[in-house]
Amino acid sequence: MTTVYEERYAVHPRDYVHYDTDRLREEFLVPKVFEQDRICLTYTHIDRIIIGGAMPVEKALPLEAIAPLKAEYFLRRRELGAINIGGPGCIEVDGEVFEVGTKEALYVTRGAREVKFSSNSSAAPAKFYLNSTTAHREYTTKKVGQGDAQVIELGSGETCNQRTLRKLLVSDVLETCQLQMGMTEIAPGSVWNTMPAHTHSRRMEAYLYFNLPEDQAVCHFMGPPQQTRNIWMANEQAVISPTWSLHSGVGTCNYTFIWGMAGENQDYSDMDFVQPYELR
Ligand SMILES: O=C(O)C(=O)C[C@H](O)C(=O)CO
Ligand SMILES: [Zn+2]
Repeated sequence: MTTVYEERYAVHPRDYVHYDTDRLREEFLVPKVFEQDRICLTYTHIDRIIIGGAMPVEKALPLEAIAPLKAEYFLRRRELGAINIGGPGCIEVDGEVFEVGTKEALYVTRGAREVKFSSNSSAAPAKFYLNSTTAHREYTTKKVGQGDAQVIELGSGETCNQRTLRKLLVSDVLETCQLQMGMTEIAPGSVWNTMPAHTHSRRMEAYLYFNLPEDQAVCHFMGPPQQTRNIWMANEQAVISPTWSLHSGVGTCNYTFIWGMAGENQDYSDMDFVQPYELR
């Protein structure tokens, strides 16, 4: 089996305030998303989202059902979003091959039995970032390129939060059961994401930070707005944001991140904003 996985549990915000740095990282940080010729998955009990990465280098990697699913195949009762942050690659879904270039996305419907990830060149391997959520019905497997995305320009240079947000696998672009994914690029000279910050108790969220030089870092903020804590993150690490938590970060330089959500609704704009001066 080329798949490795670990399980994470839901956390009460009253318990979270007692966590030290190590415990915070154990519960919420996903330190290793990509490993050569492996699929690395984190099954979280928060909205049962699975976060992970597939990095095929020397061989194609099949998406295999993991034990917690107790399912005949991975997408028996789930849908999948994959966004490629590496070199060009392919995802084969039940015999149909989708070319997925850098920063392009593929939605894979519930019911797809055989999903296989490959790279076009082992010198520049694809890195497919994966989010999978439970699904109540089948929709259409579909590729979403950068040109298909809904683009929003946010923030400004004056407040160091100028960024371009691309909605890729969201309800305005294609039909999904609950999964919503997109990518936000921070402009050179800007460092803040998701500021002003927000919560949305209706949906959990996960971020993957990338395009971050190895000698730089992002300080990710989490927690209820009046009880924030921070997690220092390196390139290509992911972080889990429970439904009660804000999710915002500041980098020592600019960077890009992928956000993915699951839960009660698919309304991207449904957020409860918190102004910087209100944070504690
Ligand atoms: O830069 C931002 O702002 C974001 O990308 C915010 C995320 O998309 C988000 O948190 C959606 O709920
Ligand atoms: Zn959010």
